[in-house]
Amino acid sequence: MDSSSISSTAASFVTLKFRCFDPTSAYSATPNHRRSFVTSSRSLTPCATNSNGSMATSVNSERKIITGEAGYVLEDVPHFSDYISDLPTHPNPLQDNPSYSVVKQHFVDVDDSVAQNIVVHQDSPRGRHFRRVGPREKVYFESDDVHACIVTCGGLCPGLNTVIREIVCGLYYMYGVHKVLGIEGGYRGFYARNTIPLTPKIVNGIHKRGGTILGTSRGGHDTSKIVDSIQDRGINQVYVLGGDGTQKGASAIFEEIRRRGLKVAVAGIPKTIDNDIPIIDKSFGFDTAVEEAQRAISAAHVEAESFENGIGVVKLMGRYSGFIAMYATIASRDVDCCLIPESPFYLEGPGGLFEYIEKRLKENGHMVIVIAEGAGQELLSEIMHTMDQQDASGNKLLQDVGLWISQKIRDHFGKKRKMTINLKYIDPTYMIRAVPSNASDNVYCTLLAHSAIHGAMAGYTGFTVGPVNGRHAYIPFYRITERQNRVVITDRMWARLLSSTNQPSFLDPKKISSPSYLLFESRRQGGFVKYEMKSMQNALKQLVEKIQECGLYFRIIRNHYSAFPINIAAELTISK
Ligand SMILES: Nc1ncnc2c1ncn2[C@@H]1O[C@H](COP(=O)(O)OP(=O)(O)OP(=O)(O)O)[C@@H](O)[C@H]1O
Ligand SMILES: O=P(O)(O)OC[C@H]1O[C@](O)(CO)[C@@H](O)[C@@H]1O
Ligand SMILES: [Mg+2]
Repeated sequence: MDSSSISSTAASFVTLKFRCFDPTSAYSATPNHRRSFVTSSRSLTPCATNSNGSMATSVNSERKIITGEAGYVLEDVPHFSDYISDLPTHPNPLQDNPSYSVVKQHFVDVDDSVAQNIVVHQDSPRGRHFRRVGPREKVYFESDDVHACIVTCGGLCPGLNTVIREIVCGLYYMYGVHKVLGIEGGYRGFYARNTIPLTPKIVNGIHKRGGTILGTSRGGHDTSKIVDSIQDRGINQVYVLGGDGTQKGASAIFEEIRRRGLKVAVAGIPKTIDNDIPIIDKSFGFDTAVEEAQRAISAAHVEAESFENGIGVVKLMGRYSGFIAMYATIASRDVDCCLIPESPFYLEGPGGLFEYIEKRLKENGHMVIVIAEGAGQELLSEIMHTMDQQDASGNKLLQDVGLWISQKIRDHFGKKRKMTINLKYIDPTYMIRAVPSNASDNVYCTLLAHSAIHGAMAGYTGFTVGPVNGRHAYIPFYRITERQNRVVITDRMWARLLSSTNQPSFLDPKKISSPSYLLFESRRQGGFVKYEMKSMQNALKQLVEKIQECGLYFRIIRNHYSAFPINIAAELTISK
């Protein structure tokens, strides 16, 4: 259940204020769409809305929502023209670029958008869309005036250097931009470190290396110092590579830039091997990480099958999202059990992990367990009574679940069951994210970089780029930062994994006996949308909070969730 989508939808339909929008071309509102724009404390140039008047448009100070017929919703990204009036535009130099002269349609249609939901029923509303990426006919910068910078923040990820390379080369070769600065050491580099001039020559072979040539860091995000530095250096395009924390930081930078009325584009490129960024199909480096994880799993398998009752335990990254573990397991087929943060498990008793291990060892003589670093943390903290520790960005520091579970297994079989086991624990976590990106990630990184460049040149700002159902789109920051992408254990992919490993579901037998979902509907434009609620109690609590916060109308139409407490059910009905 995407509870956050509900809150944002609610927040989007608050105040109504319109003005005409024509950022990149001689474009005018079509009869089917009415444009609505960011309202800010700055004065807006008033102009006419379309005469048709058949569509409703809603907007609040944060979001640009455009609605059309049959429930069409475009969640647009900010543009310079939202807060700076009378900016000159220039013809896009790409049209004179010999390499791109083969392209039949030089520029993407400004009305093109990418649908978030592509599986639809015959009569379902057209739903949410994002602006399609690509070069626009008019640009808001002359090549010589562009002064771009690139910064990388958060943990490492395969492909960072490729994106850096492609931003530098893309700006240079597509738009004739020669001034690109690398900011060293993450956000704090804006005000505390040196910068590196980046040219195609300097970045030429960097995609063959892991890591980031710019260095990275956690913490140190000081919005006003960063924007001061951007202003002082005369930077007018900021490319920010990083995960959810970084995108939040980029959003704060954008807001401050807009508040100061600066013509500076802020473009985010999502980075995380955890694949925990929502909306986009997957993040760059994820494929490479999954591929690299195969090597560790294979080693664990070789070790395990060579010894009596051999057990290979492999820990993979994934703080809150177990995608690497899940995909690596499905790809490998050597894994007997995969444990991820989204799927709680227990050790002792019927249906528990120890019982399953014993069964597998009896059947097969060996087994491989893959565990994501964020799995079972609730078990560890209960036992270890650990203090909450955080990294410099405020992310919770996790206990080493791989070591913990290995010890637990040794103790159980050695001391309690008096069984000889040979357990080998492999922790390849940093090896997996420090490698250079593979071929497919390299191509993906190139597309991301180019999409970001086209957007910034066209005057868009405050956006993240990424593929949505295979087509790249400009996504507003708030969509990327409001929730994390997590494995849905009631989806078919997790079922595929369970059927490949044959591991138990670790669900409490009492809860398995009845279906665990709640079906309800929310009133949105163009009709009712059904959401299937399949997650557990804390997700429901959050949902209730969001609903109350937004004052949305909700009606439960069916409650199949046996463990669903009555008082929450009551709150849900009250909230209308
Ligand atoms: N809410 C926030 N507002 C502003 N800046 C933030 C916020 N959260 C994180 N940042 C900044 O973003 C940078 C990176 O954040 P973080 O360390 O959480 O990594 P991340 O981008 O989420 O990547 P990873 O996938 O490695 O976790 C840090 O410099 C941090 O200070
Ligand atoms: O040890 P570091 O550099 O803080 O990074 C570890 C974290 O980074 C991530 O790889 C995300 O980038 C997480 O999976 C992991 O918990
Ligand atoms: Mg993060």
